[in-house]
Amino acid sequence: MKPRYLIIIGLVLLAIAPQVLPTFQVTLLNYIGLYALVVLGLVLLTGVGGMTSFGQAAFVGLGAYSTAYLTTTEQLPSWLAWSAGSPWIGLLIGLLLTAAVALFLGALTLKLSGHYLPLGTIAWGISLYYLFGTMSSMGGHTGISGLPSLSLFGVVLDKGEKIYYLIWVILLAAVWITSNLLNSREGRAIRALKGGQLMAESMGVNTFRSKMVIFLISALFAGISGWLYAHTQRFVNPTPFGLSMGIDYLFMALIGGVGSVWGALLGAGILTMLKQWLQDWLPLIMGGNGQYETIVLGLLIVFMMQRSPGGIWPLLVRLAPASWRNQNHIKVDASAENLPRRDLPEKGQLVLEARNVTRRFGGLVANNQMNLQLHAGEVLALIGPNGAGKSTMFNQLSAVDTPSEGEVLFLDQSLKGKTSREVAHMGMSRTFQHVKLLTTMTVLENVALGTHMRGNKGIISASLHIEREEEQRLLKEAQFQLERVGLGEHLYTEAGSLSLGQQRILEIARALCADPCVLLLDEPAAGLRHKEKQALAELLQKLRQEGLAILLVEHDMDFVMNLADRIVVMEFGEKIAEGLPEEIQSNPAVLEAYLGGAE
Ligand SMILES: Nc1ncnc2c1ncn2[C@@H]1O[C@H](COP(=O)(O)OP(=O)(O)OP(=O)(O)O)[C@@H](O)[C@H]1O
Repeated sequence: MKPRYLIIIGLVLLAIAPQVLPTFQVTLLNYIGLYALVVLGLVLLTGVGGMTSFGQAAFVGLGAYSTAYLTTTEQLPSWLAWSAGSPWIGLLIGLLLTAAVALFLGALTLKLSGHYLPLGTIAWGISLYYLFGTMSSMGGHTGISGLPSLSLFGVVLDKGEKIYYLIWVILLAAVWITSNLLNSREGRAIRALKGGQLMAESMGVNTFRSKMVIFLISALFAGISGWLYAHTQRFVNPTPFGLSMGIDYLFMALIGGVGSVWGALLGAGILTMLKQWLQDWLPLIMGGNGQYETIVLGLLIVFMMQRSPGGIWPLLVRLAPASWRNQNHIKVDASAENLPRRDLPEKGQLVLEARNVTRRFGGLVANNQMNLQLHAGEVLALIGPNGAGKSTMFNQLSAVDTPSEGEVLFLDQSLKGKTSREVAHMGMSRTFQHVKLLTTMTVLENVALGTHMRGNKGIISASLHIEREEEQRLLKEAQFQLERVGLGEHLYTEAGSLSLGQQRILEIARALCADPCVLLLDEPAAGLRHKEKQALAELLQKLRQEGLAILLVEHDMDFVMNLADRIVVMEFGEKIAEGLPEEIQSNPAVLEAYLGGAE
């Protein structure tokens, strides 16, 4: 059976559920749907983006309280009088308010790293919870009652069996939107946030913007859930929007599988049902009215985190036939148009220059008055013994770091104050000494991240799946570069399962996808077998022929001597020699540095 049929069976079951299940079970399904919508946002934010939030319940509260107030107050502000307390206007205003608060809180907290971000989310979760309870116009801790039922196309959704359909249609639409988004250019940038931010920035991704986007989407999902909740219950008070509910949402995400959209539904379903069963059965078994379910649930969650930290969804996926797992592999359309290419500077033109670059780390001078020049159509190698200062120089040239003195000029522009993202946009691309890949993504997706700057379709077209034409062009470019470097057979392999040498080659394909005029390679031959090195040398020669300027830091002398046009040698942070390979090979200062004086 194909997964498509499984989805159809699931949809049919969902459609008939309210007709065949008792009201109580339908109410449970409604709660599962409402919770799953919030958890879906957490999958995006925490599972994919790597940002843990305990504060999602507060956004649910914003959505719920906005509509509760607007649909029940007798003193609507005059500019809103026309809305006559419509719940749909309540939704709109609630979402606008949620978006405004999310943007404000995001701007304040998303730059925080490590444990400061989760702590920040706890702080705002608590603040908003007490705000709801303190404002007398919001009914204080008693809350607001008497909310109207929603009506849609003349049907009043005043029963659980009726609002059920609205809740699940909205949830499934949110799942569709989220899946579309994740399988797009913007989605690749979002998926790079967890562990690959430095790499993503050097591929031209604005990582702060990507963080803001998922923070906003997750807050809006929570806000919609709050709106639905308010009109399902027709009553709101602060209790369901406190920190403890925020923690429950996180548990749902962790149980279901925080890294996958379907994990959100699974987690919300399992935790809600389990809580219900435990509440029903434990008092009968244990006697008395203690909150046994909380204790047992806590223990179960600890046990589960031990046995399956990725949640239950990945376990189910592992049980599924291999052919199902490959269903998501987007095929590359060979007829897609090629992306336009940048005009390369004329061969021989100076493209990158370090002028008297000095970099100090406290008392240590890692680069001292370094000068070097790189021209279009040239391979320049930067060599030197361990600790000579090559990587530091590489970082100054790629704008990852800023010189203490001196400056770097790229295409006649000073890189002072520029970020690695801006430099990437100007036409510089790079690889990393310690490979930086998104190991669970396919080789094709990893390399397609390099094309990020060459597309411009945004979040909305990605969410609605209407950017396919551009996406195909980007993927075609990624496939072309992969075939060019000899990895064409591995398009759909998980990047983490490639050998180290292949991973380095993958990084070169990714860098080439950015259509650079300058390529900086940090130890590209490390870990490569003899044949792979030969193939890499041939590729770099071809690129040089095309007019690219290539700077490489490399320890493999045979590789460097056979490939480089010129070589700069460093020792103790300073340039000790510069020249043609044959000059460098017989330079006494170089021999002294490498062999300690032996000749
Ligand atoms: N962020 C930093 N803070 C303090 N010292 C640093 C920093 N980065 C590099 N150094 C020091 O600067 C010197 C040059 O280091 P660098 O990594 O640039 O050398 P390298 O030539 O790339 O060495 P290798 O070939 O081993 O990678 C070393 O002494 C190193 O300890």
